[in-house]
Amino acid sequence: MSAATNGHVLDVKGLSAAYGESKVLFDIAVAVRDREVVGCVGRNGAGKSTLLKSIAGFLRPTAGTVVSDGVDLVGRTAYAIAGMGIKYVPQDKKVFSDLTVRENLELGSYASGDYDWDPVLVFFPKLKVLLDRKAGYLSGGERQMLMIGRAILGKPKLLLVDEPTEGLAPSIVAHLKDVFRELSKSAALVIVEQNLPMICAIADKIYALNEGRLVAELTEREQIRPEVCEPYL
Ligand SMILES: Nc1ncnc2c1ncn2[C@@H]1O[C@H](COP(=O)(O)OP(=O)(O)OP(=O)(O)O)[C@@H](O)[C@H]1O
Repeated sequence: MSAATNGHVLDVKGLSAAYGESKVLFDIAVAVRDREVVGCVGRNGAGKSTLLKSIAGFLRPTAGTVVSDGVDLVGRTAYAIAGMGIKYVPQDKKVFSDLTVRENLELGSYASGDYDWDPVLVFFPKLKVLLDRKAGYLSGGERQMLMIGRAILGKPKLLLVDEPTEGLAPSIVAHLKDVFRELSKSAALVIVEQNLPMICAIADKIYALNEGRLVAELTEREQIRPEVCEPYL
């Protein structure tokens, strides 16, 4: 392990971000180790999605560094960052409705070059049955499977997932929880999540944001509990 990486697949320091004149994130520090599951919680508008967008290259930070394996990602395109194995699953579950599930999945692999169908179809056997269906016909749960499947097809080292369980049935939430646990054997995950029982069951660490600032970092097992996180929502 080199001194430059510090064992961190992601090391965010002094990160600030804004939409035009409107400042949204202030001096954020986040560290994620290889194969660690990191939760991010906070009220609506706290800046959680903005944090993921700033890491993934969809919004250029106004200050700070976002280092992955010794490389600063600030200023790199979202496409280049995806190509480095950092995959972002946005909250909006947007798919290409007129393309098939297979075509949607293949689009996710373009930035990576190298891809592996096996984990996708093992984690989401339902997608196998749906491969030739147009993505516009999928249910909310199936869309989320497609979004995550698309991200893991390219064998990521870090997955950034924004509110994956929002609006989904409990059985699908339970399935996603198992998938994230299994995925963490080969990749690190940062998951923005309001479902506290779900995120506390799988996270090694939880960050809480409030009004664009980091207000808590929970690292001990006994702290990573819904009742401890609840005040941050
Ligand atoms: N594209 C945008 N342009 C301007 N302001 C934005 C934009 N996106 C988000 N914001 C504002 O930035 C702040 C943080 O939003 P963000 O979506 O990051 O919060 P969040 O914690 O993810 O909230 P939620 O849980 O509601 O998704 C909010 O005040 C929001 O209104």
